[in-house]
Amino acid sequence: MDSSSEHWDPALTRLLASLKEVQSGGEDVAFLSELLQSKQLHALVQVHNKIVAKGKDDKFYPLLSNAMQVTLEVFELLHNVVSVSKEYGELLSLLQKPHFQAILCTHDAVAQKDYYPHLPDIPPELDDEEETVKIVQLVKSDEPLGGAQSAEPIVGATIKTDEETGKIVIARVMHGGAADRSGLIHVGDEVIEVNGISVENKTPADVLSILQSSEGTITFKLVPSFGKGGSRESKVRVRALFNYNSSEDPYIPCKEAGLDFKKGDVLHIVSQDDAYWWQARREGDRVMRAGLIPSRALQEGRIIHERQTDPQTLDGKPALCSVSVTNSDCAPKTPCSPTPTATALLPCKSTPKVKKVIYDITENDDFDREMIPTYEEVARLYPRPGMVRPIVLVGAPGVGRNELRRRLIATDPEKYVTPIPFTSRPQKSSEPNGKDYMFVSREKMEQDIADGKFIEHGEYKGNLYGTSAESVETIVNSGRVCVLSPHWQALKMLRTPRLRPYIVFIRPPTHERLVETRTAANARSTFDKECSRAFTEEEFSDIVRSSNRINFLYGYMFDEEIVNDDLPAALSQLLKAAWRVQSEPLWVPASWVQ
Ligand SMILES: Nc1ncnc2c1ncn2[C@@H]1O[C@H](COP(=O)(O)OP(=O)(O)OP(=O)(O)O)[C@@H](O)[C@H]1O
Repeated sequence: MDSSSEHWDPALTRLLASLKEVQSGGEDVAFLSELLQSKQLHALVQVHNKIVAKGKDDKFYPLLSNAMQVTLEVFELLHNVVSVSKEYGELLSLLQKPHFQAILCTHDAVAQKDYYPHLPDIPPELDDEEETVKIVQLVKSDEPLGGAQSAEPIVGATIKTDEETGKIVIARVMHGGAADRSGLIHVGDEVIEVNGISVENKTPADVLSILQSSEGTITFKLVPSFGKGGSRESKVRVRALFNYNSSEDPYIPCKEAGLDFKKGDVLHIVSQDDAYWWQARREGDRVMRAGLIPSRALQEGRIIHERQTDPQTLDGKPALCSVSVTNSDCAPKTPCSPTPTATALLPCKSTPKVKKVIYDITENDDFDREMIPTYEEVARLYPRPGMVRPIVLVGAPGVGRNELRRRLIATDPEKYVTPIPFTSRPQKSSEPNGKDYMFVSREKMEQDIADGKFIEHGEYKGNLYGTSAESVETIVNSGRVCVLSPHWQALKMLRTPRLRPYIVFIRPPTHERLVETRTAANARSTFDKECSRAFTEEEFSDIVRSSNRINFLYGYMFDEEIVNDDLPAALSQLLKAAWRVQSEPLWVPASWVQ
């Protein structure tokens, strides 16, 4: 080496030094030695080191790793609107420029850390005679490498004893961890030595103690497994429909490798290779290393087992399951609603004789129990100018959905609109058709209901009332924001790829705050036919109870929750949600965007 070799990468220098110790010499060693001293390799290593060093700096953390994919989605949107304005056309041609696309591809490669070396697969036929080994050096870090019984964070991989051979093998490589980033360690690789110490006849715990006592760089001698590794990240995103705390999970193979999440979190599933333990990252998290989460199959099995052994876990409150049809809350609000245009089907417990229930509550409940909330595959839906998703406010009867809907509309009546309900009741001479109601014959309405044209419907005093899907679509297509506050049982009919609703769950505050706020505001009970009195203590309890039940049955559908405690605060959160729906890409069921 010449004098400039002083500034050479220390790892290259060490490699060169150990190469000189190789006695056999020969052409291969001479070639390797020459390669290790070449200026080109040195320059490449320096670039690599710079990227790695910068990568560690939080300031340079990529906001997304799929810029090219986003660009393709933008293409799609622009294609539909290029004729609308010159600017759209200009943007489209800019995005199509090869140089621009090359920059984005490079950006994504760096964001996905695609610059780490990947060893080419070793051809299996070369292995027939002698065993091929690979030497891998990794810097000890705070990432997990553990066996089943112990899990000391070390290099981002877990090890186990192979049941058949009794040898120590790599059990799992955590996506984004040091082992994965090296591209050199794969699942199934057999560990022969760690830091020069043979692991033959050793347990995973023995290996861990070797690792724990080592400082700095760790050298593995491995027999590679074939046909594995090198797979690129999957693009699957799911919304978690349950809370997960790995420290409380007795079955997770490596607790430190677990990824905790809350119901509603969007997770990027980076590997589903293992039938029971997926690897995932929380979307938007800055930590690149993936963590272990229970697979869908595992979680489903757990929930079924839980339900079989403890039926109360169906909703935690068995008393709530027994909603009776005669005591149902399906009569229309119209007579006691402060706004005659309200389509909500409301509780009027005091009017049993007028009820004919169209929603079959019992049947719906049974159906919902079959839903096992694990993960829902989601994709981003980008806002489309002039086509805003309907905002749907659901919640327990009496919680304040209609009050919030009215207040939202009052902020901008030109923009926020609620559909005019249909009814089969006779039109009064003072009522123009299409003002408060759309009047239709009973036959026509029954036929339309049978054809699935209504998103909600009910019968009150022998007349049908309902909201048609078409009236919602008309508002959406007119560029305004459709706001609905339907009965909660309408949710399943509403949550379709056609309507793509943004569902906001209006939750009551604590019982105490519910009584305090409603009493202070002189709130009128919606359980009373005339809405002429205050809520009773029992009604307040009913609101809290049925809210818990709705959340249990339909929680997986909610995009957002608003606690209706202080009314102005709840409205302000609703306005922010409405703004997000109009302006931000949001996660929706993946089937809605295909
Ligand atoms: N945060 C709040 N603080 C005080 N009063 C409230 C609040 N939210 C709603 N109210 C009052 O509670 C009463 C019931 O509200 P609202 O009519 O909106 O209920 P709802 O959820 O639409 O019920 P239903 O589904 O039975 O019609 C109204 O008098 C309303 O003004």
